[in-house]
Amino acid sequence: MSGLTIDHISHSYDGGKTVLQGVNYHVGDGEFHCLVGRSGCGKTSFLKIASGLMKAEVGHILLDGQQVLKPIADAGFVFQSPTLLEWKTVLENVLFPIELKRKSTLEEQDRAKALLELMKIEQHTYSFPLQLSGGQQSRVAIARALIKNPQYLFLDEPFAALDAITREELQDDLLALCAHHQMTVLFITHDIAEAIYVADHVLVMEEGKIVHTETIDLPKPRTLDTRYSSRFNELGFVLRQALEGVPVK
Ligand SMILES: Nc1ncnc2c1ncn2[C@@H]1O[C@H](COP(=O)(O)OP(=O)(O)OP(=O)(O)O)[C@@H](O)[C@H]1O
Repeated sequence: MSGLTIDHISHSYDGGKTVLQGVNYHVGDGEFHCLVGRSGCGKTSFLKIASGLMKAEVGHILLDGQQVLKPIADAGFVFQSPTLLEWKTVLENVLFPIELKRKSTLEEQDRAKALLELMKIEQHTYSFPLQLSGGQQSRVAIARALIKNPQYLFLDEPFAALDAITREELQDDLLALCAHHQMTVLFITHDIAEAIYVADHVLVMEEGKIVHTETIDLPKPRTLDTRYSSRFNELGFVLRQALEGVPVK
């Protein structure tokens, strides 16, 4: 089967409490999936295991039917903290995943500049991270995650520290990029509205189990009207109930 398959995953850290319990899930090629859940329910553990960054105690991850035994090579990662290197320029930060192994080519440097343009941060190409706002740093972190043109993108609360308007702008720009690159995305957030706005599918996790999945049938591209539509509110209500453990009809 193509795509990413999470097959009967269970996990505990150092023999402690079970943080993931028999999780099965499938992320199809080119789809955008969002994982929501309360703090500590196991979201980051799920993402680390699904991406091959961490090995599960029980179960397997399959990529196009092949077992994943190490971090997925064809993947980009974005975490809550942009973790840029302060002593490198924005351009050098974006090229860093390549420069770790070898010198970047002129073509790759042009690609980095094009990504900075797509992320609307090209005016800061030669700035240093500390000269940027939090939102601008997040834009650079996304460009860096995409420099190797990955098929998979894993994001763990990438916009959690940003104000509401900046966050919404970044959601739009991320969606445009994902559509442009046909990426398969797993995105973690605490924010139900964010999940509904960006995702094709939302999964709700509670105490290490997926307790609800919802297909987001909102038209694309998503716009400001989407955020104020009645369907958006209905989906928000359903997911809120699922998060609170109320049986969803
Ligand atoms: N490296 C670790 N060693 C031991 N326990 C851990 C480790 N990482 C996470 N845990 C525990 O596993 C559980 C799930 O943590 P995880 O970070 O996956 O949750 P989360 O839903 O992403 O939380 P948050 O929303 O607060 O980031 C928590 O009880 C946490 O304390």
